Amino acid sequence: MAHSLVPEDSSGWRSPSQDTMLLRKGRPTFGSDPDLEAGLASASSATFCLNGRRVEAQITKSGITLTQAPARWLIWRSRLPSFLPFHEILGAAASKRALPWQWCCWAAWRPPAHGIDVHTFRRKRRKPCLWSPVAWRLACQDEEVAKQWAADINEAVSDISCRPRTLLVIVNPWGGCGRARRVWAGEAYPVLSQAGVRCVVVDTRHPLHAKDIVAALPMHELELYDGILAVGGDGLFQEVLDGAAALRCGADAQRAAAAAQLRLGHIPGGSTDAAAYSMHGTRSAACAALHAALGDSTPLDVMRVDTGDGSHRMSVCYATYGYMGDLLHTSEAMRWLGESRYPLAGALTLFRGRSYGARVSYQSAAPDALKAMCCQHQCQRCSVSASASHASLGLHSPAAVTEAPWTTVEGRFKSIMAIVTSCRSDMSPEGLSRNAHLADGRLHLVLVHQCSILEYLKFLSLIPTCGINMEHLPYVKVVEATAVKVQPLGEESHWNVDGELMPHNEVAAHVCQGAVQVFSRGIEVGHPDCA
Ligand SMILES: Nc1ncnc2c1ncn2[C@@H]1O[C@H](COP(=O)(O)OP(=O)(O)OP(=O)(O)O)[C@@H](O)[C@H]1O
Repeated sequence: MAHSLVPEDSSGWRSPSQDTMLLRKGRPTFGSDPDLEAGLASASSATFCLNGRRVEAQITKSGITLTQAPARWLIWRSRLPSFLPFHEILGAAASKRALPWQWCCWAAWRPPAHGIDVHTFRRKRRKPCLWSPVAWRLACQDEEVAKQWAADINEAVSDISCRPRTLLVIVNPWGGCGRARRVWAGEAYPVLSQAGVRCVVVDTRHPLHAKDIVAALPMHELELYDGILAVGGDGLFQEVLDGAAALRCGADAQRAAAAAQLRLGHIPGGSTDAAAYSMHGTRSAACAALHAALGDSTPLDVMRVDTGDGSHRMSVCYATYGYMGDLLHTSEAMRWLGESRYPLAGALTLFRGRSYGARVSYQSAAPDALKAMCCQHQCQRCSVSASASHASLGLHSPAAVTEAPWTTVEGRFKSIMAIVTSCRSDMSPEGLSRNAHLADGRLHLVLVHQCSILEYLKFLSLIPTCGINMEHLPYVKVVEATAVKVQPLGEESHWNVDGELMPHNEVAAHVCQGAVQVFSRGIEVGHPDCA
């Protein structure tokens, strides 16, 4: 059932933009013909006022070049872009209102009464992966020029084939203690609207509703949607992932094939949001929406976690037993405290000082020369991700995909963790596992053997600075594996999978390399704009 977070028309569609973006024509304006391009380029140059500076703007095949007129007398110089690539532009809209201070670049008696708002984004200087939406207003005096430029820019942008046209958006109204709805309406929707993306918004009504919605999508809707956005926490994203995996593993081959084409996205609106944080390097909802609106795509590893009672879950972050399981179990009773329930439950669990007996078996991952490489945009290690058909095989079956030998360890453990991606959060911005990659088909198995409360406190306190790579602590062992099985011996804890409790404690988990495509481009660590 669609809900009115934003205005919609009678057909149930949101009306993302009543502007030129929805009047796109299919034919590209900027073809590969050099003569055509040269002609257009010369026809598409004009003088505008941008942030009080006079600029010569020109439309080229790949974007808009902006050349500032020299003005040595200016003491204050604003930092203006010299090039706006189309693949980073959401859309453009002709606008009538000119900012008063823009008048200063023209004679006062002829103020630029018209303009074009070019919607794009800006990277934070010291953190290139943190994007914030920005609108550059190119002001001019001629209304026709403004309208023509907006139409030309929108036509060029609409030719980018990876851009989504229609998205299914699933919002958990209770995610992050009600934050998810605000995040959607205030941060994510405006970005998608500027890009002309149609959004069909559905609120969840009960736990596992998101999984049911996705798993029940009929063929005509699967063909309509370019992707699904989960607006909420990690639990909601995991449910959407579960639903998509159920579709892909279903008996209907046509629906399975259509589901494999869907890209998933996480708009962070929960309490921790490790999935979005790990994919983009930031917890910004606007940034996640920008990746979706621009049509970014990257493969993501999925860990299938099967329990002894026959149920299973898909995870993109972690599955942990022992301390983190107890912590989640304790914190669930304190939901009314919001995000502050986690440190409180953490302290209570720590001082209980429990450890649990278990038999742990794992299949080691093959050694890799690129091991030390950090995962980032265009990551070499992730580029050899598995083909979609191979990944679907792993999603389908509880059995591990490789034939590698199993190693077994038995003992008492404070904590057992299987971490698939970096698992970034506000507590650990660089991630629990710094060497983890988005799509290398490996998990990091962390075994924290029985130790004193103080020793475990030391382990916890080192996580924000060095993650789980603590070879110097004799009671911590980290191995790269592809599959793991855990059988509890004696008193049992709880399994915490991406912040959700599992119903049974005998668990087998394996990684499906690059099993889903997500709206992300990996983490940008450097960019010429930020030099
Ligand atoms: N309408 C609803 N009413 C009650 N529970 C819901 C509803 N929709 C989803 N849920 C459940 O709420 C749980 C938590 O949701 P979600 O992950 O979105 O938020 P969160 O717990 O605040 O964030 P995080 O998982 O990042 O800590 C999920 O397990 C989901 O099944």
